[in-house]
Amino acid sequence: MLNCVYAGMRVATKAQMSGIAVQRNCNWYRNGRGERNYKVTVVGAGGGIGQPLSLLLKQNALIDDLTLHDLSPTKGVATDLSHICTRTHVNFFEGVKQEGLIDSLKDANVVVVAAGQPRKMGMTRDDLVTANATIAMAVSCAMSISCPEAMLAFVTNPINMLVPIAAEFLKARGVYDPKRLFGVTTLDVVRAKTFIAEFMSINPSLVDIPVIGGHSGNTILPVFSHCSPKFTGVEDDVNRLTKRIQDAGNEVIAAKAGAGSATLSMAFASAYFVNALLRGLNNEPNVIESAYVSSDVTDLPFFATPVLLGPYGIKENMGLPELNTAEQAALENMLPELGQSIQAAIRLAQFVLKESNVGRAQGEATASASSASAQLA
Ligand SMILES: NC(=O)c1ccc[n+]([C@@H]2O[C@H](COP(=O)([O-])OP(=O)(O)OC[C@H]3O[C@@H](n4cnc5c(N)ncnc54)[C@H](O)[C@@H]3O)[C@@H](O)[C@H]2O)c1
Ligand SMILES: O=C(O)C[C@H](O)C(=O)O
Repeated sequence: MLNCVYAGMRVATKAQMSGIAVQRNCNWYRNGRGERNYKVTVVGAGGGIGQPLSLLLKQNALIDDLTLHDLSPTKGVATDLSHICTRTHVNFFEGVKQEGLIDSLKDANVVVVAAGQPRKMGMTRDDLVTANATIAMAVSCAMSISCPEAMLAFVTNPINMLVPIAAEFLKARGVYDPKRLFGVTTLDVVRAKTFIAEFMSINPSLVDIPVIGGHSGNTILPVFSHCSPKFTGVEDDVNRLTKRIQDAGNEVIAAKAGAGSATLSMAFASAYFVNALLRGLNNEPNVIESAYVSSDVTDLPFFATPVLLGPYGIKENMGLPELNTAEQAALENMLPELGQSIQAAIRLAQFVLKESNVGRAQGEATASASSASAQLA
């Protein structure tokens, strides 16, 4: 049971990116004999993503403590998972009180946030900021008390805005480390691999492609000129597949017809990304994944590129791959939109921080987070 390896991840290939051999994020369910053990807390563990994500993490041999947190009851999910015969212990916290969140995060190595509202048809991801910003604020406050050195990975939308908001709150709490804060864009990479593999009639696990920018519409830029193996389509195919990758979230929302947005594919993608963080913590070499992070590769303060992961988070930002003319134009086209989202997020965070006691109240994240929520209400 412990040795079962997800079939699609078995095949290891080598790709060259900036001189570093990309080692695939493979064998993620392997037996962890002799490896370190980590605590991972899933915030929003009762949700459409949270439950299957927790199921996948229960099978990760690097995790010995899987802690679930949600506003809604998590006891049932935790009890159910706890019957699975892997050695990972499952703990749970539930309810609206910030103390529960603080306790759930105690000494976590990785915190993955999948809490909050999903989009409905016709909404943009940025439309979710009013509903979901307080979650980023509350988690950042709680982390500053419970696990200031943890890796913090946001699944919750809008990724383009919540990561800058969390950065402002972590700064205000005096615990910001840009190397440990991530927006999870893995689903864009997963989709790119899948659609390209379908087009080229090959196994998706053979495909490598950097996806840069952010996580919404045309801020999602798959860099086809760096696809490995070389993409065999013509320009029209690149344009059509790029559009499909950018609009794939809408494709799922339409297909689910009112029952939410992507959950299962995102659970896969976020479990894969959490495993990459754990492999980095475990000091494995050449763990490289795309993520939306603090960045100086463009003029924007946050941008998704492939990053090399290590025991302290980001070891190295692999930077922008060399772009062809069309990709360069697409990059320039996205920057104003992404920049506006980031600036709006920073303004919102700074407004709430100014009106609340988050920065001043040392050790009082309960009051801080409630006061932040009150400012947004
Ligand atoms: N990054 C990506 O690629 C990606 C992909 C898919 C979905 N998402 C986003 O993930 C988020 C979750 O989506 P979902 O489909 O699982 O939604 P869902 O409604 O099924 O689940 C959300 C869960 O969060 C819980 N929750 C809400 N507020 C909370 C809080 N303050 N603290 C703890 N728990 C809280 C809810 O009780 C619920 O169980 C959405 O914002 C969605 O847009 C991101
Ligand atoms: O589309 C959404 O709102 C959810 C997610 O960001 C996705 O890309 O599927």
